[in-house]
Amino acid sequence: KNSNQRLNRFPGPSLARWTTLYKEYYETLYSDWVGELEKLHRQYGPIVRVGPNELHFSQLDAYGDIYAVGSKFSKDSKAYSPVETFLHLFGLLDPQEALTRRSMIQPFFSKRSVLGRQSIIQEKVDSFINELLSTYNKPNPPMDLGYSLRPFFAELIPIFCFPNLDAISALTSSGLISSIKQTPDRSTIWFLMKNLPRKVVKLLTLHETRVSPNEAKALELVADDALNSPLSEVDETNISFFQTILKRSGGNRPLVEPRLWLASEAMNLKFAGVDTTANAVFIAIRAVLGDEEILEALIGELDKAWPELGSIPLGMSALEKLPYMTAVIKEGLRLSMGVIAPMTRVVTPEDTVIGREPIPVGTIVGMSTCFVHLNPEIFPEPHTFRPERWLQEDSQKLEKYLVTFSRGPRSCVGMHFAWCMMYLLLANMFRKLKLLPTSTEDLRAPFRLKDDFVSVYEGKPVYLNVEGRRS
Ligand code: HEM
Repeated sequence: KNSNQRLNRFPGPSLARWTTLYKEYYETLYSDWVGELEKLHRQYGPIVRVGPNELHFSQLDAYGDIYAVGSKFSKDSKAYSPVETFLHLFGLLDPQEALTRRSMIQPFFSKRSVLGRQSIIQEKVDSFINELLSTYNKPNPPMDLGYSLRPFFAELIPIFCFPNLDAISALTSSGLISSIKQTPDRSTIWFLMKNLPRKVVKLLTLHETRVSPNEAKALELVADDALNSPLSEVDETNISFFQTILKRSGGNRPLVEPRLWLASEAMNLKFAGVDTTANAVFIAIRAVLGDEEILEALIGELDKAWPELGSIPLGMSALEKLPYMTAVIKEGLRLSMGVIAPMTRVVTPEDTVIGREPIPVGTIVGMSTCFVHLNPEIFPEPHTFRPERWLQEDSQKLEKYLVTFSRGPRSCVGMHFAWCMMYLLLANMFRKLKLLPTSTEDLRAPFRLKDDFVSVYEGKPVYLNVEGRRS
């Protein structure tokens, strides 16, 4: 029996047994594959056959089986085909190749490395706060919060990666920063590419230089710099993203064209880090401002820990110890979902057990984060933003169900960096600013998360004026 026939025992819509069009229809036309998956699981149970060769799971133990530490599963070549021809880590399908590549990239985003460079983040946060104070104080028109956060992270990520000022000015003038200000309609591009014949995709996306040529050119210049400077002379505290990678690769550069490869890794950080981090912060701020008790608890804790505004700002190590602040970020991460699409993997190298069922080798398997984060047994009233759920005596046991950064060998390499940016930005915004929403009702209105691979907030926009808070 081939693996498709071996899936006949799993229930699912009959059309999906024969064609991947079933899934593509919901992905492309509605950007709501996850919504359809919810219906399918209600109808068919915890394991649903959603394609000729694909299963989707909804039970908690299955998540741990699919995204397991040490997993040998590869990424699903169809789902990741829009980036498969790119040269960066995220596009690598093979687990062994990814492991080697991650060992070059991870050290730059280790907790120690991020803590050592947090002053770069603080400086950018300070100028953001000043800009908000001078631009959005009353009677000026309010800011659109969702719109303002993305460019903030789009600027901060390259600044953090390239301490060298020339690199930054090259990137700014290349249009990197301004391009992110327009909301891209990524889903259409992503899903169209995914479903075009492979040869056409390869032609279209030979590498990213075709997608954003200006940005690629600027990054290639920065890459040339790193490739031409002797690594022995690099000072560890000022080391750039490219220099770290080159040092860790030990001269063993995986690709024929190292400058394209480096540029590609850098461009991917924008894709990976901007929307995800901005969404988590957006969902957190929106919910805090929509609930007076949460706002008071958060500000109370911050004022106590940071009584004098003139003093040195609280660093990451101090902020991590603030339980309420931490719980607010966790709720932001839980309800923003990070990547909302099921991150599909291929069962390799042999048959395996997922969710207590034997699954044949070659099967595509996945489980959307929503099925963990919105599970009412783990998170009662799952749609409610409730920091208190993380502050109970037995809350420790919830930690393993917060999977916004995913789990296992392909989980997020930027996690510590993301946590640090979220802590510093939220702490400074709530300590230094009075955020004045134009409508509190809008903040409490229900919203939807659209599936553009990463989640996209679809709901009432959040408009705010700001005022300085006194010490
Ligand atoms: C709250 C913010 C973030 C969330 C929720 C998040 C979430 C994720 C998730 C779920 C994955 C796995 C994707 C997949 O398997 O398809 C991932 C991968 C990745 N993330 Fe993040 N991320 C965040 C921020 C960042 C930042 C700030 C960076 C770096 C600047 C970053 C860099 C990466 C990279 C390079 C990968 C690819 C890893 C691999 O393929 O092995 N992320 N992230």
